[in-house]
Amino acid sequence: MADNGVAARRAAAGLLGQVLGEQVMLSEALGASYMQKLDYEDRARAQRLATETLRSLERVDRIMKPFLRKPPPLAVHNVLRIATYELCTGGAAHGVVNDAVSSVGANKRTEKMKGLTNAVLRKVVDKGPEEWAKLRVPRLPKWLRAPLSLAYGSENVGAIERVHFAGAPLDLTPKGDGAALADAVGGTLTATGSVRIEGAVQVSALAGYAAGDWWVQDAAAALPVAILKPKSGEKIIDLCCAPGGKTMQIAASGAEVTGVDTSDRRMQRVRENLERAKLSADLVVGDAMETRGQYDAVLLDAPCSATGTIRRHPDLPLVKDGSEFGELIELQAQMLAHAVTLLKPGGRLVFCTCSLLPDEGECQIEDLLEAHPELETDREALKVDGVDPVWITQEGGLRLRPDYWAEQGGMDGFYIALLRKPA
Ligand SMILES: C[S@@+](CC[C@H](N)C(=O)[O-])C[C@H]1O[C@@H](n2cnc3c(N)ncnc32)[C@H](O)[C@@H]1O
Repeated sequence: MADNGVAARRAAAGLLGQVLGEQVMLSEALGASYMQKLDYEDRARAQRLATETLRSLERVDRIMKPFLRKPPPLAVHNVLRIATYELCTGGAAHGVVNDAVSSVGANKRTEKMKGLTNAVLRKVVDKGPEEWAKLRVPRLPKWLRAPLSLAYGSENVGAIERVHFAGAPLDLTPKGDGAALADAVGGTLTATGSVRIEGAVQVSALAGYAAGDWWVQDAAAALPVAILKPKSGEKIIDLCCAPGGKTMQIAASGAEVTGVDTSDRRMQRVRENLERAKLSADLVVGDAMETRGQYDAVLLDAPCSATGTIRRHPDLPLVKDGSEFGELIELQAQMLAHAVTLLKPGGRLVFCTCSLLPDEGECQIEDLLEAHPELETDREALKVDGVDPVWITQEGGLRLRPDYWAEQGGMDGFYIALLRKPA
């Protein structure tokens, strides 16, 4: 970071522009050419600044509001937002304000707003840090808060929002011994067998990365395969497999796994991950609905709203408005019905989504059981290490929420069910 962060701050404001102005998810915006031009350190800093500013956006905007007569153009607003976040969370006032003023001055279209930028940020320096701590934890938007409050009660939604605001630790899925990996990387072993690391780390610098001793996967995301319990020699199909965390777990068990995904780009990550971990799987780039054959087990990790991943993707509620979820729910139902046709007699199906919406979890399984009374949910199979039996739902699935393990950093929201076809 040769310039003490000027480039990273400008890039972070650019990322906010894409997320808030163009409704592009941050994970996609990170591929922009201005990000690729940065060195590793600046890229990581820009990503962190944009992520944390978006996580705190409600607070940031509340702090600035009294100092702005009307919202400035988005490019200036975003520079102010990044600077306000930094100033309210311990950033050095002189450097932050100077950088913001010079960023606004560097652009012909905004240079006349240098004075305003300076004036607003001086007030933020005075009042912001004290006000920051008094403000409420940022809330989910109404379109998401309403269905979640209905499902879990508003008190639990408040607990979920607190976990979202705290952010997520890094979880690793060990290929071998979890306790040994926890020692090697300075992490802790979770009750479900993942290794958790607090604080910012460079993933590729962690012990065992090159040797493929682990892969990054939230502790909740590792549970569908723990519940599936693949066995050596079984023939298993992993529908919607990219970027491949679950494919790797199945491959590590010695089962013969076929991974299917429509995205060639995401499938490339599965290939790289398998290669690093020295694991093998048969990979097919194609539509899960076109798959044929008979399998001992099917894993369907269906495309969904991803509302369970907000603590890692705080931009999601700002980019989405729920309007496309109906289509996803319909697709999940079709995929589930198709997945059943791939089961051998006596076969098992694990369905999961990283969603908090019952429409993408509990309701899907209720509908499937109505259409296929021969199928049964297996509650006993859900009771793997670390799973609290109170998380098991009425229809026999597992509901995981971000506020579970809140003191230890939470977990992704997930729904998981295991269905058995009669022999
Ligand atoms: C939730 S992600 C899967 C995560 C993955 N199972 C893992 O553990 O890393 C959903 C995936 O579904 C894929 N997808 C969407 N529609 C699909 C379809 N019709 N057939 C196959 N894959 C599809 C997307 O490309 C995306 O990679």
